[in-house]
Amino acid sequence: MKIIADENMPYVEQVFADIGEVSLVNGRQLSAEQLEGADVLLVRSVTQVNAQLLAHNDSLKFVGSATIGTDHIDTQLLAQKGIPFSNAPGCNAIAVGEYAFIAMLELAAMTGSSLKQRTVGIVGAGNTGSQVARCLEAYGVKTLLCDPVLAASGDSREFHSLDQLIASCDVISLHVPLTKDGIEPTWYLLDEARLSALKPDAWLLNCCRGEVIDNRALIRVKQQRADLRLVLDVWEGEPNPMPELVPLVDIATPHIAGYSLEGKARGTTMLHSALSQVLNIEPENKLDGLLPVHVFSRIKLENQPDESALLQLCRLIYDLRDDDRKFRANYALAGGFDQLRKNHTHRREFSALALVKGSGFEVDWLTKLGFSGASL
Ligand SMILES: NC(=O)c1ccc[n+]([C@@H]2O[C@H](COP(=O)([O-])OP(=O)(O)OC[C@H]3O[C@@H](n4cnc5c(N)ncnc54)[C@H](O)[C@@H]3O)[C@@H](O)[C@H]2O)c1
Ligand SMILES: O=C(O)[C@H](O)[C@H](O)COP(=O)(O)O
Repeated sequence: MKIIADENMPYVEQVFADIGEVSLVNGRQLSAEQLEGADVLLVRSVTQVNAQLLAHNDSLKFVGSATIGTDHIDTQLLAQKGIPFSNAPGCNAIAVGEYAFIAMLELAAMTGSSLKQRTVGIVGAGNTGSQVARCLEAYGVKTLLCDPVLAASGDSREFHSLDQLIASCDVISLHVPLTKDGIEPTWYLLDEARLSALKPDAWLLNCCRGEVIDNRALIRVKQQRADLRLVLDVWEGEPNPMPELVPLVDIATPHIAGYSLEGKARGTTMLHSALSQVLNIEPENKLDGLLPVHVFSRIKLENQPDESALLQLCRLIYDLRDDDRKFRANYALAGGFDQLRKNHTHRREFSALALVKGSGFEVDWLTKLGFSGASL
């Protein structure tokens, strides 16, 4: 089988070797000509899978996207052509949850305040939003959820409206898909009125899709409101963030919130399972043994970590300040945004680090946060 895969898909050649020959391509530049004769197409969010891309191909048996979002896929067209499609829901949710949690700890350190004193509003309580809530709740931070879609579907959690969250939360973290129609469209969900209504000293995080915030309105509001703190991993108009916006942002990264090695590997192996099912091949667990041991495999805690020690511990797994520095230095260069993503050194998830505790204090909350437990 001829498999065309995005070059930024760790382990893809290894994982798919039993099904066919994998050719790696630049996903943003993939052309209809390159796709001619391919049986399988494996993409990431930068490839628009549409009629134009499929124009010279009549052999595709499967399209997979190793992502949660599907706004780059014309799923209707694939259905019409009878081409099975699968994405990888949840593959990088832990990575996004940990990114948002670490970003909030960084903001607390930056502003000399405490995350624990804040109430965090999570907009979109699906895979990624729930992981943010899990981290915050493990640490003892109050969270409020907004998800009218899940609320209407009978989800038993307590939900609030977006405007209630904006009025009452000190932090707003966005975790919705990008949708232009339907009953709850998210395009420019945070418009100028809602941005202006954020509480004094509020923090706003966007780890879902850039266009969920009206970025021009954000520039106008932030120019009037120095009190607001911003964490942006996604940008309107990627790969070209608005240059006036970047200096106004406290933590800026190039759409890598989901880029943990575990998350990427899960994305690849989930697509392998989906394709195996389509081809009627016995699915294998390919994730076991794929990931290397983390450089710090275990750490001994002598005391209960306070917020500052917790941040130090998190930085052993992921020091967000490195990505922020690289972003500012490179995003405006030609191809800079995509190069940052391509060359990103995949971080690990909390679970890669085992904590050994000294006697006389509890670390249950740290294992709930995601770290592994270990005995001496
Ligand atoms: N930055 C990154 O690296 C990264 C990584 C993963 C996902 N994402 C983006 O984040 C999005 C969310 O990911 P997920 O895995 O949590 O998806 P998900 O489908 O599991 O959850 C999204 C939730 O948003 C809710 N929702 C939809 N419209 C809403 C609205 N108007 N208001 C409030 N809630 C609404 C849905 O009901 C759903 O529960 C993805 O679609 C993707 O675009 C970004
Ligand atoms: O939708 C997703 O899963 C994320 O946005 C994903 O991390 C995007 O990464 P990409 O596919 O562009 O590498």
